[in-house]
Amino acid sequence: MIEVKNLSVQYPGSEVEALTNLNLTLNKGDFVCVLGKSGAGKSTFIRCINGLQIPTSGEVCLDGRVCLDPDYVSRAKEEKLRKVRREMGMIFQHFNLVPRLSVLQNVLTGTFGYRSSFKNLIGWFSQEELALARKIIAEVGLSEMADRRVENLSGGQKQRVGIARALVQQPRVLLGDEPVASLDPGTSNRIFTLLKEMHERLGLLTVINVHDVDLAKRYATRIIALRNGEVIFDGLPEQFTEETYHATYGSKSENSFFGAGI
Ligand SMILES: Nc1ncnc2c1ncn2[C@@H]1O[C@H](COP(=O)(O)OP(=O)(O)OP(=O)(O)O)[C@@H](O)[C@H]1O
Repeated sequence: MIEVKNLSVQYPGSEVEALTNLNLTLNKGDFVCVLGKSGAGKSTFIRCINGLQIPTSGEVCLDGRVCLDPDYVSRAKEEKLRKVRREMGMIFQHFNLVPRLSVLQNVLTGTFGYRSSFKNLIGWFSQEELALARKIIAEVGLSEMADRRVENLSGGQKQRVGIARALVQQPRVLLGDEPVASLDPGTSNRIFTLLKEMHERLGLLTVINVHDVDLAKRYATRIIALRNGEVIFDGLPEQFTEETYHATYGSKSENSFFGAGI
């Protein structure tokens, strides 16, 4: 579904590469957690998948149809990039919601990629769009709160709005850049349970950056670990051992999940 070929990124002014020669195939049905120390390249990797970051060399191909490579932006019209992005729902650490708008209004912004700029400007939505948004709000457990302003919600509820906004796009790929980093452990688990449920129900490819190895081992079907911009592990959660942890983070794990059979 997504082919990452010889992908490298070097930011302007930086002497080292943020990503070095990544080669990966990401398949429909994979629930991938990307692990790595701060600065390992996790966000850069996610941003390359949805075209927010254009590689210095190499490419990211979606179904072999569209390949994001260093020349893509100059070759493609902005419209083409919009088409790629709307197949990819994205959720963020800090939710990226509009605080004074309601849950429903925030979720509806997820449909913007499909609509004319004029309709977006005047904020007109069809009955179908409203019905879809309300259905997804119910699926993430917020039907009672659809008309409440987002600024009055808890962090976990805000992330549910973020997930609903991504899903209303009807994406094939769901991307998450540290989506639970601002949430407590119980809420993080509930958000991952919801993500996994949606992933399975909708038959998505899901790729999520996470700092919490325990969550990755519990929920991922595949773990990719980056170190200094290179893939140092790509395998099943149970294959991510204490040694791999050490190679990824450069220190011993203080947690007990390796012995707990998770
Ligand atoms: N816009 C930028 N300009 C210059 N360098 C950048 C930029 N964004 C990231 N970097 C550098 O690229 C490398 C990878 O950063 P990236 O944000 O992808 O890592 P990360 O694993 O997501 O880190 P974190 O867990 O802290 O979010 C780091 O060395 C970082 O300093």
